[in-house]
Amino acid sequence: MTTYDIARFKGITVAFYAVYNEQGAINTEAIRRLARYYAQSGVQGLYVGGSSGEGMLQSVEERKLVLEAVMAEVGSELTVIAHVGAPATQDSVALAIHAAAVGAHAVSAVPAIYYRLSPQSVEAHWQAIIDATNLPFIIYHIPQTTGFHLSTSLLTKMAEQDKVIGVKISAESTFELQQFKAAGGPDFLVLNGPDEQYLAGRSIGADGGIGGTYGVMPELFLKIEKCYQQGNMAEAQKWQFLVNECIVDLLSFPSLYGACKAILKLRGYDIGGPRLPLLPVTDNDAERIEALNRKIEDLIALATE
Ligand SMILES: CC(=O)N[C@@H]([C@@H](O)[C@H](O)[C@H](O)CO)[C@@H](O)CC(=O)C(=O)O
Repeated sequence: MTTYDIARFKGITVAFYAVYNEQGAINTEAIRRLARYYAQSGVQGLYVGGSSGEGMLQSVEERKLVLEAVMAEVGSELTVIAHVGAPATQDSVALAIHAAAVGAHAVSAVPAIYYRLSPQSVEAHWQAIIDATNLPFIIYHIPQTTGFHLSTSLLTKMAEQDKVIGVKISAESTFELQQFKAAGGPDFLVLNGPDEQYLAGRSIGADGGIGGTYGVMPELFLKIEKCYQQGNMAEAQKWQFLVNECIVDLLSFPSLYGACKAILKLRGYDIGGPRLPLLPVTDNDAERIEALNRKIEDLIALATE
């Protein structure tokens, strides 16, 4: 049984987008505005510096700035998980120590990227991060980007430590999600990654989710969660299907994050485009972005009436 308060990590956690000014530098004022919007939307927490947060495209100093701005705005209201994954273990350790110093509630990390790593190597990378602070640790399993496939046996071994409180699983197999839940036990958090399968993930054992499309429609994921908790599966499924129509549209643009950022800009949150090599939307995409924004806003109005 873990000694950490895992309840605060359940529910809907928005994967926070990278926020830049016109020059492409970190925009702390706009970070705070966006974090405030999410706090007002009623979500449980923020996952900072992950895939949606473009953490891998930012320097260690920039990543610290982002987390500081988020903590200053909503650190006392929301659960903030700092993603500290980096190609070099020493950078991840420095980010973890910083996350603890500014009061983040947990750290999380992908395996170190670029080199083909053995399970022993990934374990040593994660262990260095875990040992660097007293914060709980959430494994980030996203094999489609890291190339590392986490086995149930390594997960089980990691989960024996009190500090390792859960896994965020962005792999698409809900069977794997269920196997991780079975391996970790009832006190081990399993957080759904593929937003298209939020309801499927919840139904098969996930305790909540962390997602990159939540940031343009947190209200819709809250709606699915509410229907699920009420036991109204037909209604939950209806909303998941509607959300999935929007996700399919979002994925049809030059980059998912470029599309999400363009949508937020239409709503008054100018957070810049994504950093290269991620592509922004172009002028040719403007009409389709506007139409998609209207569709999502109409759904949000319906879900929250
Ligand atoms: C592969 C991938 O990027 N998965 C995303 C999903 O939120 C994904 O964007 C969504 O399901 C649309 O396909 C998340 O699991 C990642 C995430 O939340 C993050 O770290 O930003």
